Amino acid sequence: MANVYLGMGSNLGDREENLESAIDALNSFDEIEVTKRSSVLETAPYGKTDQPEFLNMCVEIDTRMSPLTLLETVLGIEHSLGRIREEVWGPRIIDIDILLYEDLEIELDDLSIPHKEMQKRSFVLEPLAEIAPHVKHPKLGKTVVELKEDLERGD
Ligand SMILES: Nc1nc2nc(S)n(CCO)c2c(=O)[nH]1
Repeated sequence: MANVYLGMGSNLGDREENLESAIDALNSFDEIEVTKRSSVLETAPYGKTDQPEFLNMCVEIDTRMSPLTLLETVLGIEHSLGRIREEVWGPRIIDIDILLYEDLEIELDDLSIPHKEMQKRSFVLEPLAEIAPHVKHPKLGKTVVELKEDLERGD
């Protein structure tokens, strides 16, 4: 089994319900168990700022799925919850990002692990620090709390 951290966000529809539905969908797979969840945070949109506020959270899962199978699975869950990929940075019913997969480093056209932007995003680091404060980023060599503190200091 692999220890994996996912970042989730929603800024369309019933945002709280969308996050809960995504967690239920993850748990519906025999090969996935959601083992920890952070609190749900209301966050200002990052990137494209003229869009609704997001609700963000992070979850820890235990999974037997490979990284690529897990990517296909989370994309399928996004689609099943009504995600239509129109604007790259536009509003979305649900967004599920693979942040960390054990200490793996993967660089493929459609999959980068650790997530390339996670260290720049307070909407990721704040909830992730709740459930995985001392997990180390395999490329940057810093813990989640250290990355959060660096971002807060503007390092
Ligand atoms: N606060 C916030 N801003 C965002 N901008 C994008 S794109 N996203 C989608 C995640 O890549 C978010 C998000 O989840 N939360």
